[in-house]
Amino acid sequence: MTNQPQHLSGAFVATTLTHFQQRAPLVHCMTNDVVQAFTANVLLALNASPAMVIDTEEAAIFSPLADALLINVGTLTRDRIPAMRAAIAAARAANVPWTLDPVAVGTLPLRTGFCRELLDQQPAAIRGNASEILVLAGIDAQGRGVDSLHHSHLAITAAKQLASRSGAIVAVTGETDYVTDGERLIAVSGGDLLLTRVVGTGCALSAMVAAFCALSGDRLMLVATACQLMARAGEQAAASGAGGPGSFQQALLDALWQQGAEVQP
Ligand SMILES: Nc1ncnc2c1ncn2[C@@H]1O[C@H](COP(=O)(O)OP(=O)(O)O)[C@@H](O)[C@H]1O
Ligand SMILES: Cc1ncsc1CCOP(=O)(O)O
Ligand SMILES: [Mg+2]
Repeated sequence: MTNQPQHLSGAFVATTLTHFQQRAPLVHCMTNDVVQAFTANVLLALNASPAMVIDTEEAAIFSPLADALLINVGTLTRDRIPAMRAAIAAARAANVPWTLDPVAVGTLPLRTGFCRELLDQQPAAIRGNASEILVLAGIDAQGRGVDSLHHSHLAITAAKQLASRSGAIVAVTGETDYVTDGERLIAVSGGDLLLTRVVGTGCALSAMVAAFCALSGDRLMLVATACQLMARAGEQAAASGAGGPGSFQQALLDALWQQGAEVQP
């Protein structure tokens, strides 16, 4: 086990993005009510295809047809659980990778119990902020609603434990993102504070993580690539003169689009 985090090369990110845009993954998103349109727009900006299918019967039909599945518990209700379970079961039976975003896991019993249950369902990836990853790893830590109260570097050990236990690639995000398979560790720095002032950047990043899991290759590197692209787009959006969250959100979509401008259809 290496203690020093690795970094992705720019060349790897560029090549992976080209493959991604050629593949144009169809992503089945079962996500929260706050971030639906933003998540879809983020995926579209990268040339992926989002589809928000939430009925239990339809979700079980659709997840095997998709290239990836996202489960985000941000506005979980009791009624939505059977549909998510059905989508995951059907995805697994069809070898479609699924990704968990455990929004605000911790104090709230419904989502906390459900997320813990899902750890046994072989997620391909888990993406959360530091408080969420600490909680999922079984550490007594709480966030503040959907926001983290912890720095990401304090959750590296927890992320590794969670990855080893679940088999998932775990991305714990924050000022620096850390991505691990339980042994290897990649650090992704950069981004911009404005990423935390627009709702849904974490959720949309989880959708990107899900989508990148549709590619073949080293999944640790693929998940880190998703994090790197969001960080880079955040930097470029801020540098483009965005005066605050409103213009930043628009600039972020444009910057994601421009990451792979040369291969856009
Ligand atoms: N202090 C920060 N500086 C720069 N980027 C950040 C900072 N905090 C979070 N980010 C970025 O914001 C995005 C969302 O991450 P995060 O805020 O951790 O998730 P969530 O919205 O689920 O709490 C990620 O791309 C992450 O790298
Ligand atoms: C505000 C809010 N409340 C329930 S889900 C949600 C969105 C959280 O988005 P993110 O985790 O990307 O900040
Ligand atoms: Mg979140």
